Amino acid sequence: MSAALLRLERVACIRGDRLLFEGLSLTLARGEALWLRGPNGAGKSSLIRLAAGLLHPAAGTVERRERCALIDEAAALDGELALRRALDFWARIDTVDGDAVDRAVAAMALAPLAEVPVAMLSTGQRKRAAMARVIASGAPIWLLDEPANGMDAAAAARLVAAIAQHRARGGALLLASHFALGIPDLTELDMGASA
Ligand SMILES: Nc1ncnc2c1ncn2[C@@H]1O[C@H](COP(=O)(O)OP(=O)(O)OP(=O)(O)O)[C@@H](O)[C@H]1O
Repeated sequence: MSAALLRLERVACIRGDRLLFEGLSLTLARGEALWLRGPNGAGKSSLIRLAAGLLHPAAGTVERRERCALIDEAAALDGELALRRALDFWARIDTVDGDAVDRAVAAMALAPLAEVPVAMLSTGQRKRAAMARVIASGAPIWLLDEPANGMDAAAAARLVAAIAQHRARGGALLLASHFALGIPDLTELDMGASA
């Protein structure tokens, strides 16, 4: 049996002065995709940020056994850089080579946009660029908060294909989304009522 890449044990999350959830436990194994679903305000993004280490749990533990790559509403790519240079910047931080960036650019069909400054990309193009950064990172744990928002059907299909390849290579995925996006074999975690 393979060890979990990510494990949350009896985690509680407080934002502002409100308890969003408590006693929440989950494990994410290699090849697994866990879909966080629930209404606006249920705490899906907060759980993703807890998993990433960007929020600290009010109780419980978060254990990451591997590197994570995150998409959330915050922009990771430098808006002033041409897309390719912005991706190369992150590749150096992630210590991956140019081939990894080439493959990620191809996976999200971004080659024609390589020289366009990130700030000039459209909403969907920016989401594709963010996804390319995740793909290029080589991180085994993907934490994706509404990754398909703003993507057209072709881009969403590329996202689903990239997720399938990631899982086939032993990667895992925590997905916060209002839609299953057509991803097969998802484990669901219903975050319940809105906060
Ligand atoms: N920085 C913050 N300070 C205080 N409260 C916050 C903060 N960020 C989020 N919240 C609150 O935490 C609750 C959960 O927010 P979160 O973004 O995790 O929900 P969500 O399930 O991802 O919602 P959505 O479906 O709208 O994206 C909301 O009530 C929100 O107002």
